[in-house]
Amino acid sequence: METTKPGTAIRVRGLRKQYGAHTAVDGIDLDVRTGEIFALLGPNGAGKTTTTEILEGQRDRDAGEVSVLGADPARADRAWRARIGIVLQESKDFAELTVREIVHHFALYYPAPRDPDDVISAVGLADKARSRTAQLSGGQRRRLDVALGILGDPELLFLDEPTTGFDPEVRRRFWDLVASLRDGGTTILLTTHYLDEAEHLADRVGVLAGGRLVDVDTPDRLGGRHLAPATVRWTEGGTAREAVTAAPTALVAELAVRLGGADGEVPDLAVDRPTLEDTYLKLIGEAR
Ligand SMILES: Nc1ncnc2c1ncn2[C@@H]1O[C@H](COP(=O)(O)OP(=O)(O)OP(=O)(O)O)[C@@H](O)[C@H]1O
Repeated sequence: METTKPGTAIRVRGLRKQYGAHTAVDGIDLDVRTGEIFALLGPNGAGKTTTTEILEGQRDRDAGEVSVLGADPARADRAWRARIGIVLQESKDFAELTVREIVHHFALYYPAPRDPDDVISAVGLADKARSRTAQLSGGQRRRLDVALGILGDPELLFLDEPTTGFDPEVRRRFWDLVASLRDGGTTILLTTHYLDEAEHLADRVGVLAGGRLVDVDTPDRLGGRHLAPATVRWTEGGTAREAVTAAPTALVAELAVRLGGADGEVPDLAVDRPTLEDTYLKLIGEAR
């Protein structure tokens, strides 16, 4: 086995997982670099949860090499577990306890936890610290999950669909929190169905489809997106016009000369490139 390079938080080669006759993970190679936010995208059933659970040491694999923070998660010990943080899809249930009681209690499990009250503030729950969890909204419960995930000051944080049910403002604040964790040196593996979330947060994204990793790249280069032609739209002589071109700047310059009015504006001008969602849908369509 090759050794894990410095700067590699997660290294996976030839990972496979069967559930009976069904192949959920079909030979994945993946490297997540230390200090990056890596988003794993893919349709329902693509194998994201199975893969992350194997990386977290919560599920056995059938084949392949896996190194997470330099150890094999299938054989990792308590000291290794203290170096990772996990935020699962499902909230834990502590209805009778207050936010403060829960966070202070869980801090006892870690050798070098963050200050519990600081963590409560960081996830924006300071004004709910004395509320029982049964009284929290869905988004607030999710933030409590995140608080518990980051409490141990993990080197590597797994976030499984962290912002499901968040309102747009809370989602933005949560993104700021995740970005600040990365800026503080935490490596983050994020699974999400929100393409805008991946685009905003991720340094790199991987697209899983049918248990295979079909592409890995930065959000702006995924699937050759940066090379894709642009669609230029404008109105000419009262008619809507459209052209697909690899050189939109030249076309816009020509339109400006030909059609620009007194103010130099081309009527109804728009230049569109494929969005991350367009590219993602194309990639998973091709993988079928
Ligand atoms: N415990 C299990 N037993 C049998 N099949 C399973 C089990 N867990 C997952 N699967 C199957 O393996 C495949 C991959 O599932 P997985 O949960 O990893 O997908 P996912 O990408 O996380 O999906 P989602 O976006 O819905 O969370 C699916 O076809 C699923 O039905």
